[in-house]
Amino acid sequence: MGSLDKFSQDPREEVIQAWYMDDSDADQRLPHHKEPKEFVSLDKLSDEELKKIREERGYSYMDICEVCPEKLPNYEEKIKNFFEEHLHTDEEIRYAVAGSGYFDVRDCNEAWIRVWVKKGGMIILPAGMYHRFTLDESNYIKALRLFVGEPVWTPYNRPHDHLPARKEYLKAFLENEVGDRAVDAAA
Ligand SMILES: CSCCC(=O)/C(O)=C/O
Ligand SMILES: [Fe+2]
Repeated sequence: MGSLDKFSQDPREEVIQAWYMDDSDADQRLPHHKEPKEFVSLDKLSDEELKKIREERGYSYMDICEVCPEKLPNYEEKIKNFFEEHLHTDEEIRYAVAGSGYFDVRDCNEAWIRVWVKKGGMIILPAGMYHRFTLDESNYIKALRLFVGEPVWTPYNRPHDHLPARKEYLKAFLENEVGDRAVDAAA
């Protein structure tokens, strides 16, 4: 995933796209674009890069999660839980093998950004970052779940700001922001 810079062009046929969301309460599986659409830029990932990421980051555990009524036990309850804003104390790493879905994250002003992960797309949500997930209108995703060591999938619904993972995430985020500003100022 690349940096989250705003841009206005429609990046067609990408395996991963992201955009700012509208405020409507309509069906969560709809795209929820603003009018006009406001996209966020992301980089494409090759198979080689995926392999490199797995090796470099030590993702030793891998399984498949299929989200559809036939394959996912307690489907309705899980769908509801995935869409509650939450964080994990470890990274959430998903690679779409088939189908597609939306991972919603917030920008630094708390505005929702919808990240559309499609076949061949990968997303890594850092430990401590609030997010939520929903299927899109295709109603199906088959995702590789990667993890370092024994997986822990526990979601902590917002607010869970006292968790060390949340504090560390905010610290790393702020340090990054300060670093970016220093680079911009020096340019
Ligand atoms: C596409 S994998 C199911 C979603 C999930 O595991 C999760 O934690 C969403 O935040
Ligand atoms: Fe999650």
